[in-house]
Amino acid sequence: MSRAAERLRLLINHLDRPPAAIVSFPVGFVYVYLYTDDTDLLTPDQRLFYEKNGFILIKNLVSDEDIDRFRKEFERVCRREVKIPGMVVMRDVAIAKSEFVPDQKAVSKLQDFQEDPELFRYCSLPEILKYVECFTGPNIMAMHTMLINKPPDAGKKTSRHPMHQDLHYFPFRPADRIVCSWTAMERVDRKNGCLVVLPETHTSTLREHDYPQWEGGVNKMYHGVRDYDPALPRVHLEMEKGDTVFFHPLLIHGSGMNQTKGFRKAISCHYASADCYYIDVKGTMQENIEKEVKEIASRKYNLDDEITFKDTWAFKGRLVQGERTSL
Ligand SMILES: CC(C)CC(=O)SCCNC(=O)CCNC(=O)[C@H](O)C(C)(C)COP(=O)(O)OP(=O)(O)OC[C@H]1O[C@@H](n2cnc3c(N)ncnc32)[C@H](O)[C@@H]1OP(=O)(O)O
Ligand SMILES: Nc1ncnc2c1ncn2[C@@H]1O[C@H](COP(=O)(O)OP(=O)(O)OP(=O)(O)O)[C@@H](O)[C@H]1O
Ligand SMILES: O=C(O)CCC(=O)C(=O)O
Ligand SMILES: [Fe+2]
Ligand SMILES: [Mg+2]
Repeated sequence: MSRAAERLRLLINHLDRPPAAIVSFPVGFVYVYLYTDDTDLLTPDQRLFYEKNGFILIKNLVSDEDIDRFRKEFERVCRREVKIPGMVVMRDVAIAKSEFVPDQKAVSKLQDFQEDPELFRYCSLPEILKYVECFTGPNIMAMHTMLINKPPDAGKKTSRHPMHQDLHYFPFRPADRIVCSWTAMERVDRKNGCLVVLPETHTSTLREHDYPQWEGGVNKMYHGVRDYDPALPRVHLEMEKGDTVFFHPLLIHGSGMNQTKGFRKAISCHYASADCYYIDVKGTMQENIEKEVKEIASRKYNLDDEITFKDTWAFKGRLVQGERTSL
């Protein structure tokens, strides 16, 4: 067997789905696309960029008009003019644990806005879904929704989001059929705490996560990869309003502190192929997050131990394209 053929055999043996496409070049070099489908949308360069790096940034994807509408709806939620079932309104730990009088400015994140038709419009935008399909295939579930309002740092660096892999939170697989879309709602840069990514880490495995040992405190469930090595090459994703990054759930990423006076806003959704399946995380490194999620969910819905990690995902997931085949 030639070396290229042997490499191909090894790659295919490690796949949990058939390769999306196989391209062979006349020189005998064989490249197997592991992370993207052939949908005629991504250019060959874009496809190879995602395959190699685990993310791709698309400039100016979401219109100003849509973003202004999301912002207005966010403000309505903060003013408590609407109450959305299931939605979590989160405050930064430095504010939640101080005497600071809570007002709309205290909101650091909305989570689970799937029942808010105006915010959930983001997850169904055709310009987003056509990219998502390149990673998930045609049956698409919106699994996790967030509007992040990173507050000006209160002086304890609690506005940082530690480096992590989103797959840590997910009891479904395969990882390669999951993707996050994250859209800047205004200019984001190093000053207000843009996303920071470690390119190529999507080719590695899921790492152990827990709370980083930060003096000023860490927000609830903001786990970070254990033994984070700050020497690894990182890329700061500076983005303009409407720019959108799509990234793989194993890509290690986080965000720095917000050193400005403004609240840095972004809206995001984690999508998965509806053909994905749930896994039992018992006995795995994900048991610690399962425990925290179950504790919060049973308090929130006044249930005891009946609620499972899988349930928490199955009932907030929403089909946005195709058929709900499995998840
Ligand atoms: C891929 C994706 C999944 C990645 C991520 O999203 S990572 C981040 C995930 N984080 C979460 O999902 C956390 C969601 N947040 C929540 O569930 C809530 O905001 C809670 C943290 C439970 C707070 O609930 P809430 O109803 O606001 O309750 P209270 O204001 O009465 O506070 C209850 C106790 O919680 C504390 N708390 C509130 N906010 C935070 C915070 N940001 N970090 C740490 N602790 C916090 C608060 O101080 C209070 O504690 P005690 O006074 O009881 O000791
Ligand atoms: N011990 C740690 N564990 C996990 N993540 C960490 C740790 N220390 C820093 N990070 C994360 O690394 C990323 C970079 O952090 P840092 O505070 O240096 O911001 P920055 O974006 O590099 O800012 P600057 O432009 O000032 O260098 C952030 O996502 C931060 O949360
Ligand atoms: O917007 C950010 O700061 C990063 C959010 C993030 O990575 C997450 O919530 O998983
Ligand atoms: Fe994340
Ligand atoms: Mg730094």
